[in-house]
Amino acid sequence: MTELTTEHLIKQFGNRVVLDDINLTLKPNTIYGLLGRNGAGKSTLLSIIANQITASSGTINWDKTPLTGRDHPLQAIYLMSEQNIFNKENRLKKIMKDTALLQGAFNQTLADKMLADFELNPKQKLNQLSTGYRTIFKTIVALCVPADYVFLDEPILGLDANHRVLLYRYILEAYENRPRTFVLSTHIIEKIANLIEHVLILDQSRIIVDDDLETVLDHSYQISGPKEDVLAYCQELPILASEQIGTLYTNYLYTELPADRVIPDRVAIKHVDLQTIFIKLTEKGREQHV
Ligand SMILES: Nc1ncnc2c1ncn2[C@@H]1O[C@H](COP(=O)(O)OP(=O)(O)OP(=O)(O)O)[C@@H](O)[C@H]1O
Repeated sequence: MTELTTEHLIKQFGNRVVLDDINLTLKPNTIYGLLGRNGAGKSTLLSIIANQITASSGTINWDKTPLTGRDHPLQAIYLMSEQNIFNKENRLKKIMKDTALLQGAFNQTLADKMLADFELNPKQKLNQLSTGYRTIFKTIVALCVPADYVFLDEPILGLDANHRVLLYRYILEAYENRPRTFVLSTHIIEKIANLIEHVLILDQSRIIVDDDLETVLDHSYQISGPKEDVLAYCQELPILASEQIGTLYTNYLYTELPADRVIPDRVAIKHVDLQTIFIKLTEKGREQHV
């Protein structure tokens, strides 16, 4: 199966470096979470890989062969993004038909089921839909194209909680019925940990985490207790953030804890969830790390 890699990818807008030396491997049949705060560069990265904008330098390899704009495997990589690639005046039905022609195939059975479940009428025009419904429709299309790499840029933009749960269920179902690679780009981490297998965190133009979910959760810690005991235990460990509530002092760490270090009696060590560690890793003013 084909692997997609980026090598030393750099993107500048004017003098501003938005992506700085991005080296990634996207493996076949894997669900990735591309997480980053607003403006981190997630959309830019996905647009470059999907050949919608060009990189300032660096290469993208498809099956270890460098890609140029001309030989880009357009039907194998599909980007669903915030920007509308569809004509807003068109009815949903027509957009699906055009997509089938462009992408070579379209799973209309799945599309019809999803449209009915989300209560979307295919006779409506795209410009008649609310923000949330536009996102839902674009995601439906993305799940129904035959691409092996599907990039979902902010697939839950504007969706209410019920629709978010339903959409995640459909993404998982689509994956189980026909394994392919999904990259879900978002800054809304809630519930995403139930879906993704591999975590990529983009922060300040760089990838700061590129690990499978299990490893990420395994390395995410909260160490609490009296300040002097917590500091003593954490000596020389990379501390992401600290907080004090009353007499309880807490350090957050993203690391492997030394197995031979004795844990003081009054210190409690707990794992934290993806959302918490994402916030701590990407807090404003933090130095680049790991
Ligand atoms: N065409 C452009 N010209 C100039 N700057 C741009 C352009 N496109 C994006 N940028 C800038 O590049 C940075 C990264 O933008 P990008 O849209 O990739 O971030 P993002 O992580 O997808 O953000 P969000 O979660 O808010 O959608 C932002 O600071 C943005 O202003």
